Amino acid sequence: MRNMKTLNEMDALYSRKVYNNLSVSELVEKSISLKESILTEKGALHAYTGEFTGRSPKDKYIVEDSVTKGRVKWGKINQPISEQTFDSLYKKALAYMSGRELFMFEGAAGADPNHQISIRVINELAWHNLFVKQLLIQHEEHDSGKKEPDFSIICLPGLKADPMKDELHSETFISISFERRIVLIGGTAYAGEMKKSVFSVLNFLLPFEGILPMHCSANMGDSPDDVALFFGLSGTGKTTLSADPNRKLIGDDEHGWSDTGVFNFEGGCYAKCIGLSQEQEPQIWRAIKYGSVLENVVIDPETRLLDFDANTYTENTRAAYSIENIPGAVSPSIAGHPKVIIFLTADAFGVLPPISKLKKEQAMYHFLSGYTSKLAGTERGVTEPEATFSTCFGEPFLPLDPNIYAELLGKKIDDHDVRVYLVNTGWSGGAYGVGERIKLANTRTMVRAAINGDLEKVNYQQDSHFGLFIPETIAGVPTEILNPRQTWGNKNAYDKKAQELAERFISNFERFSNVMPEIKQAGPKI
Ligand SMILES: Nc1ncnc2c1ncn2[C@@H]1O[C@H](COP(=O)(O)OP(=O)(O)O)[C@@H](O)[C@H]1O
Ligand SMILES: C=C(OP(=O)(O)O)C(=O)O
Ligand SMILES: [Mn+2]
Repeated sequence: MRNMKTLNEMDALYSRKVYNNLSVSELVEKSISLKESILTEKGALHAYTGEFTGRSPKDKYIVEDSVTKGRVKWGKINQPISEQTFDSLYKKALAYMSGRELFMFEGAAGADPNHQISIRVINELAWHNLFVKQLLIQHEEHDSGKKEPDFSIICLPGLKADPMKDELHSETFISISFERRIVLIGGTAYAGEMKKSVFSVLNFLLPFEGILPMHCSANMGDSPDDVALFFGLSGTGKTTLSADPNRKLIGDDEHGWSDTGVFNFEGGCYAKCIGLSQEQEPQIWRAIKYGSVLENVVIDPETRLLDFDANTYTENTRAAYSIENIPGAVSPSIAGHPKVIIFLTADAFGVLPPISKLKKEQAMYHFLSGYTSKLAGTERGVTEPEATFSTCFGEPFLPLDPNIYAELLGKKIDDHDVRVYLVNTGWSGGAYGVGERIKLANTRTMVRAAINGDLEKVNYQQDSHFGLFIPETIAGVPTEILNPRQTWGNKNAYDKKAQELAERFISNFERFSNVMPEIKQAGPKI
């Protein structure tokens, strides 16, 4: 499928006012002179996105065509649109682009040259183009115009659909055509839509090449075989926990796992900024500098001082920067097979242990379940933590049947003898609103103990609700926080809440009727 052709109509763009692969400085200057953005005290560029400050999953579509028919798992996440609808949007996009100043990035996704796809992004906004330049992989040599890219993304926030005529839910659209190899984005300026579109595209293409695409961050120790992966839905800590001064960052959000090891899909990071402090997240703090892009962070327009604590526009304030801004990051971002996998879950019920070890079947059960909370801001309409089951910890980005990803993971865990842990970065001592979020410093210590093998040397207790194996002690972490039942003042209230969550797990798992009984039995009991 790799070599299917994109539309030649793209060629027409060269004759228009298209700036191709501008430098960071040129994009910064352009964006400021177009009054899209301003420069901040930290040297980073700053933009507001207007109404859309998070992803809009209800406005995401995949074209039902000869490539996707029988392959995509259609439903609420992967909503089909017809080829005609896409064509009409595409024509609108061409008309909208004609005569406009546009910014084009030609680069790639996938750090492993054997599994890389070339990507062209066409932007209406210069700051979006800078975002893409930092987030994706830049080609060493520009060969624009010589060949068609494997995939094109056209992002036109100012272009709105006509919901009635175009048969869409709203004026906003993120629509992918795998046959034409184009993603069309309109009606939203949230930059995250572009990077997550690339991710969705790779999630469709790569399993056909035997590669497991994963919604995870990755880092490694001194040896390329000392790799750890952190799976998690938005806001659970992928970016924060993978940025560890003692380890080398491979990537913060999207990776592939091939027969030779893991590789980053991207060339940059997209960190949440809410509550950001130099003390808690020193690497991210220092990564925000000239060339980085800040999105919806509150700024004083005169002094250009930033207020990372303010959520005036959204909880989902962001910083985009090149991975090179993180000291010691692996470049190109390729490494060996993982030794440790961590599933991050932000438990708003406050009943899951802050860390537990999973047996293979439990790992499969929890990967398929993908229990976590949607945290405020990243998706439109979510204003406080909301319990959810997001299969493979990344359901919004998975076009194929989740069993395809799960089977690939299961095989790889077996082949490489990977240790798997479940880490609750959410609440403890009570549900959201009553208990407290587990302290980042404690989570970091627990994660390090899991990765460096310390947790291989301690005793475990199995909890009665979820069957999870809880370490009895971890050096540097208060023992009383390890078992969540101890952190709740009212033990009956804990048992009731845990039971409620166990029931949610069981009823959610009914959708996986075909999995092996050992996996089904590895879940919570009631
Ligand atoms: N115990 C914890 N573990 C991880 N992150 C935490 C914790 N407590 C609070 N946080 C905050 O939660 C957010 C996690 O976001 P991030 O790392 O960007 O998630 P992701 O990359 O998975 O979307 C950060 O703002 C971080 O400061
Ligand atoms: C960019 C996003 O991902 P994450 O929060 O996982 O970084 C997103 O979900 O919009
Ligand atoms: Mn992230």
